[in-house]
Amino acid sequence: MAKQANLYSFPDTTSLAPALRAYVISCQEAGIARHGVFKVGISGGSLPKTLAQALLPEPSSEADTVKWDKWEVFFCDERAVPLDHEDSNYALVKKELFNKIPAGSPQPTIHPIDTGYLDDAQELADQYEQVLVRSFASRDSVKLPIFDLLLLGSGPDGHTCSLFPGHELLRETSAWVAPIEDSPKPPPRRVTLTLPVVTHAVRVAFVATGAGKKDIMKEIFEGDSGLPCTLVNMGTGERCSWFVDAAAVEGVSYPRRPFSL
Ligand SMILES: O=C1O[C@H](COP(=O)(O)O)[C@@H](O)[C@H](O)[C@H]1O
Repeated sequence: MAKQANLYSFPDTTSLAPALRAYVISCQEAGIARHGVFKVGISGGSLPKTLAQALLPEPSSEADTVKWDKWEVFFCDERAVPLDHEDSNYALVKKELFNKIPAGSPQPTIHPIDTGYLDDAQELADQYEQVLVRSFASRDSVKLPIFDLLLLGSGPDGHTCSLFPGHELLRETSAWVAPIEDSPKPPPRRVTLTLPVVTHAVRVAFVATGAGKKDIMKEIFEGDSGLPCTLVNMGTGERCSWFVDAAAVEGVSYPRRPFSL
């Protein structure tokens, strides 16, 4: 039987953060061993705050070090807004995480969208796909980019990236980055990594915290819901790990794993 997604549950975000850090660092080391850099996709929403809690503390050892200068950061999805707009995922991740890396420390390479194309979501998506093409080699030589890690969130409706339940984008098989003009969650115009790209990553980690996620977590883990998060679970199996707090999975009957690398 195919191996299933790992569900790691912690009493709260304070205890979740060190495990998430250890996991991200192990993906970082695997990426550096594979190709000299760590290619990671980051989401918006509630994730960046928890990520900052995990990654910003001083390292306790060499093996515990976040090697920011090896990080090539992409966005799992982005809203078609200027980079300093309150809806921008770039602005959010910058405010919560990157601005807090001490000045003088090694800094990551960050790949935001090209805001010259905000009026045309298709063009915005095509331009961002070209950013991936340049980083992951040409589309002719690689069918799909292989991220070392994608860090995802789950909306209370089961969406992830800007892949929404029942949306036609879930059937996209060819594009790496796709436009969406009718996102049910504002703002409506966005770009997103497509499902084949998400499920092709070496590792995928969801972070979901708080009681507001409880109902959708039941649907994602207990049924054959067809929700975007469930499709990622099915497409990645044991390459997928969920880092959740107890409130988010209260009453969810799915085996928890003790966290280990
Ligand atoms: O709109 C978005 O929502 C999801 C989930 O956000 P959360 O606040 O419920 O964790 C997020 O992962 C995505 O990047 C964002 O654009």
